[in-house]
Amino acid sequence: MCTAANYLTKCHYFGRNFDYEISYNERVTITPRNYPLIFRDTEDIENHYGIIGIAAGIDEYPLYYDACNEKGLAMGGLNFPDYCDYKPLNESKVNIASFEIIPYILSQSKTINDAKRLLVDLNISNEKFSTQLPPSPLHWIISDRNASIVVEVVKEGLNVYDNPVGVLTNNPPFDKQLFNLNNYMALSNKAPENTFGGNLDLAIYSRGMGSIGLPGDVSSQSRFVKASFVKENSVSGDSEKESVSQFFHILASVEQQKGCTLVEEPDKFEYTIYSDCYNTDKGILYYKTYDGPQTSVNMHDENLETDQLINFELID
Ligand SMILES: C[C@H](CCC(=O)NCCS(=O)(=O)O)[C@H]1CC[C@H]2[C@@H]3CC[C@@H]4C[C@H](O)CC[C@]4(C)[C@H]3C[C@H](O)[C@]12C
Repeated sequence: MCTAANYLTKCHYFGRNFDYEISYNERVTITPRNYPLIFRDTEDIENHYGIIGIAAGIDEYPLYYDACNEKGLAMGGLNFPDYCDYKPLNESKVNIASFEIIPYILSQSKTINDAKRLLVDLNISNEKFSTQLPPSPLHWIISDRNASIVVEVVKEGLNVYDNPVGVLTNNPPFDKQLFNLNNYMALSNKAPENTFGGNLDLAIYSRGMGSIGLPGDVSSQSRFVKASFVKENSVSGDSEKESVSQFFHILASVEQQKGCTLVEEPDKFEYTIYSDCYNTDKGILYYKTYDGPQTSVNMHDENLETDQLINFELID
């Protein structure tokens, strides 16, 4: 399971928890402006915006899990099993394989509106990266400082949803996640009033009772509610330090500790392998692995005019 979120102070922040049981040697990958992006079924893009993100350490292709471009647009892919339904090639559309979509969108869009315009013509195809890597069932969150959307390919076709909470987790589809928030509108950061009924003398015996009922489990629907509540109520100073710190606290509210989610007997557990936070205005990627310290990479410290991928191993 994974959780992605946005946060706005003076700058705009975007990031995710990457929760899984295996890693694909993920690393920080910068795609400089002149790295030729070769697409399987669509025209290549030779020159484009620079991109920084976390990508699988496989081959010389930016297989991004999440990333941000130099114009402040960010995007992340999260698991979407069972519902996800990529389509075969369609001659009347622009065909982009699921593993190509992050580079395709971020290489040429400055804003959510640019991304929406590209999505209108898109067919997200079921082409595989290689025999060892068949397509993963994903859905995507895309955000700039003003707006956020979710992109899902289901049986009926490609859906693009406006995302007013700026949070994404996994199943079920996004419209159902958003609807489920209705059930929690009585939650509050304030102490509750006694509206129980009757004449019972009920007492506020603890702080935090306004959020009783907020889910604490790590199922995908519960993480959506919890991360949304924490994000909507978040308060921090607007310095870089306070903003990044608060952002990691939002993600920490839905992190997965090793041992709590068994995916395969006897001891394969899903846990938060890394958490990251992009300052999308400045092109800085902050991250921390499960056991590691907080570290950062600034894309503007690198030469973005080159044509080779720039990789950094994650510090663990
Ligand atoms: C597993 C991850 C989602 C984490 C998550 O949401 N976990 C909840 C599980 S659950 O909801 O509880 O079931 C996703 C997120 C991004 C994905 C990579 C994207 C590039 C590339 C695309 C290729 O086509 C296939 C291989 C490839 C390396 C992908 C592998 C894997 O699929 C990655 C890591």
